[in-house]
Amino acid sequence: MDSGERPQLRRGDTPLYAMLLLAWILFSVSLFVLVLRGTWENIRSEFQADAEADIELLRDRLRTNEALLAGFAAFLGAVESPTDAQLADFAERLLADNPHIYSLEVVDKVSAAERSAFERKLAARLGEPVRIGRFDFDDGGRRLPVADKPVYYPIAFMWPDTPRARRVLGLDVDSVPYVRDALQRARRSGAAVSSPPFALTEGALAYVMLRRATGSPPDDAVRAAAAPERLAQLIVKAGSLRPGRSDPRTAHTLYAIGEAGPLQPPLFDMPAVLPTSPHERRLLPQISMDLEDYSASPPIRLSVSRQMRFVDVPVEPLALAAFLACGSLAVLVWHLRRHRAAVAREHENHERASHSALHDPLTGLPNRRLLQDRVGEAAAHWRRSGEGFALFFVDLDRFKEVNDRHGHDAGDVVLSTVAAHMRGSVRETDTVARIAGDEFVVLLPGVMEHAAAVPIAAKLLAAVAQPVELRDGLVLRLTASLGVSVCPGDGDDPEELIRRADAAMYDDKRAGDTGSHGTLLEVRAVARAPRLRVIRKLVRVPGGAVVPGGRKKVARGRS
Ligand SMILES: Nc1nc2c(ncn2[C@@H]2O[C@H](COP(=O)(O)OP(=O)(O)OP(=O)(O)O)[C@@H](O)[C@H]2O)c(=O)[nH]1
Repeated sequence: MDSGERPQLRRGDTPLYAMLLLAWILFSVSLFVLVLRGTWENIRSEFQADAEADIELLRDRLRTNEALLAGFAAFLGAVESPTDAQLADFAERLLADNPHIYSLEVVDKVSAAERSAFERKLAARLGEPVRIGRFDFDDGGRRLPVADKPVYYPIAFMWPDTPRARRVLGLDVDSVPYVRDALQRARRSGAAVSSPPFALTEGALAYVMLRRATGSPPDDAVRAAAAPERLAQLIVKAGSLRPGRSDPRTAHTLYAIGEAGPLQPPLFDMPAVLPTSPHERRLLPQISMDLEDYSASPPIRLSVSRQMRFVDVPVEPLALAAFLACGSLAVLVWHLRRHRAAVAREHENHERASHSALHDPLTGLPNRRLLQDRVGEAAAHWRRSGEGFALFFVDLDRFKEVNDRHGHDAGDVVLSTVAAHMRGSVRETDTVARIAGDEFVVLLPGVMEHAAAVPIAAKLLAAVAQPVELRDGLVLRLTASLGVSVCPGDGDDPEELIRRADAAMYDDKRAGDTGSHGTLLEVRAVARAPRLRVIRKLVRVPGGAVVPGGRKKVARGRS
């Protein structure tokens, strides 16, 4: 790999990078979750504390109402037949201090036998005829006669004493559907009992609180029917329970939990004062909580909810989390780049080491080891496919003289130049190897006959004979000795084939030494036109046979 090349993502790295990316995503998500959860917990605990304070306040108010009712019942029980004036005085004081109480009433048990006397007494007080009756709730509260019963529970006293309020005097509480159950429970229990909420004639919501003023009725049914009973009754405005000062972001709904459960109209329903946008409702969560209290009358359920708003989102901690996430990503990327560069360097060193183990450092050509591999592969290919190959063993003639005359450096230049010329004279797919000092072997796949090898040998010799320019315009021309072996003609063992080509080359060299060729040509190439000299070259093959080669044209300068 080129050292300037950008390191590439390797397949083996992918799981590591995927794991690191996953780890980073987990880290970042956990960071954001941590920040959001912390904020959420803060808001939630603040919200819960507010809601608990609200229900505590409600409990206090309910207890206050119970205490007022208990005081009223105690007054009724303590004062034997209080006069209307005494009752009015007590009631007026109580209402003056507690404006959330709509009215204060006394309910008496009246048997069928006592009914006329009760109605007469009431008529005398009001100055008009009065009958124990009930309201027609389907017709605007018109007064209707009540069916004959053994016992009635009419309202005997009511305060404030307004003309509208007087209409309820003589109303049989036991005939009012939403109070009947509370009346009966109050008679039995002796504790404060509340009715479900109902709408007052003015429209406001209220509920009734009842408490027995007399002792508990005897168990015996006959004696119980005869025993006198009186109940204190308060009508409480439901709106009085609304928390006066509450978080404007929070919605409150209060239900009275009756015997039949909380499915009653809410005592109040206070939406949040601060509005929220549709986006906030869609994107952000809502906290809600139901708090129940059974300790007072009526038992209540307070439902509180708060829609989170964009202003609740913790900008600073989130920005810090984003900074940490981005910072960790930057560190990760930096570290990965360094890792990739180190891996690339290691890969490059490895490539370089394996290249130099198999290549000649001077010429860059494959060395003997790589040649042996390639010849082995070519032999295997021949066995598989039947396609043979030729080996050309080339040894420069009298190369030692180059070193001796011009120095070792010049010898190196000659070797690398001749190597380049030979390399350029054959195909890319052919192998040109330097196996020793001035010995080269060329492997040509597909050449299976000596006759076919001859023109190639001529081409190689021509390449060797190309002028090599040294310093100061000194030009050398070299000849070489060449031997050929072919597979399968000369066998298919790589070592044997190389050895045979070597032997053929040696024969050629010896023939050259007898003087027929192999001259080191040295010229000065100063302003001289080259002239062609034709060298007839014979190619030696194993066994000493001589095959006529092509005519090799060698450019030669004039001396
Ligand atoms: N400059 C240089 N010379 C080398 C290198 N390797 C081997 N030689 C020299 O090449 C010469 C080869 O000498 P010989 O094997 O006698 O070959 P020759 O002089 O061509 O003789 P013949 O082959 O018989 O023609 C020796 O002098 C080696 O020192 C090298 O890498 N660089």
